[in-house]
Amino acid sequence: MTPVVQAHNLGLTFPTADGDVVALSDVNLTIEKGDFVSFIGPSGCGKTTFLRTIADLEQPTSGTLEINGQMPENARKDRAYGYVFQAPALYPWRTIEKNVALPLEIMGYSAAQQAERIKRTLDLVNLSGFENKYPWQLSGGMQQRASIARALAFDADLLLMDEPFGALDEIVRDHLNSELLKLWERTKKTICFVTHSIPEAVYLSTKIVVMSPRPGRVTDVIESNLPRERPLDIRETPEFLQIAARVRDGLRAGHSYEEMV
Ligand SMILES: Nc1ncnc2c1ncn2[C@@H]1O[C@H](COP(=O)(O)OP(=O)(O)OP(=O)(O)O)[C@@H](O)[C@H]1O
Repeated sequence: MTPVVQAHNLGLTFPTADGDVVALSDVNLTIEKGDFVSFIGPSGCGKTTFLRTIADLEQPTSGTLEINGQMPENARKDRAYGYVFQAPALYPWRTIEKNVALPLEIMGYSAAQQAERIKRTLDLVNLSGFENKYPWQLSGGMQQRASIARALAFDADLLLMDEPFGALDEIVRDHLNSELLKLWERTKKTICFVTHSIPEAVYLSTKIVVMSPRPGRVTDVIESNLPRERPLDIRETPEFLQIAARVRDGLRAGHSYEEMV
């Protein structure tokens, strides 16, 4: 089966006024269909850049990257992915339903198809009944769920999520994490998820990619052996803590003392 994402010696250097910034260096990674992959690492290690490169919003300067066996540009044109940003990025003058409809309008779906997809995706993120509300009438967690609905509306198999719950308090975040796992189980999507949180990465993922900065590179890829069914209290089990310890070791190894002071 063709992997969903295949990076081979991938590099990306940004030329800047102060010299080159190596955002990604020699990244080798394979993501299979149905994987839930978290990217974790300190600020500036290239997590967002990697997601943006998958989305064809940045161009690699070396190596190769294939999405569903295609160049990222072709995958983007095929609408291979939905993208959820750090902040909800909803249009305040559009209702929730009209925000979810936006990509469908752009893609020329009929009114009936739009209505069917809006209903299905709002159901999936538990926002039925909020169709006619404006974003500012919803809590931060609900707004982020609406952004997820928008990214799911056109049924892309790949969901790219850049720290979607980073700005939310811990209780809401816990709730959305378990909702996201259920949604992933139900829809069988492939998810790439950026986070700064070790427990979040371990709780959600089938695979954890540990990255380190200067230059941004992958230092460890951890395959999780936790069961797919994950109640929140799985976070207290020895198996969970063992994976978390390995992530922490990987983060520590990628951090030199000079960078921390
Ligand atoms: N357009 C750009 N031009 C120049 N440098 C850039 C650009 N985009 C990112 N960078 C640099 O590339 C490196 C990687 O950035 P990136 O945003 O991918 O890191 P990150 O791991 O997502 O960080 P954070 O956790 O803070 O979001 C950083 O040093 C950043 O300053």
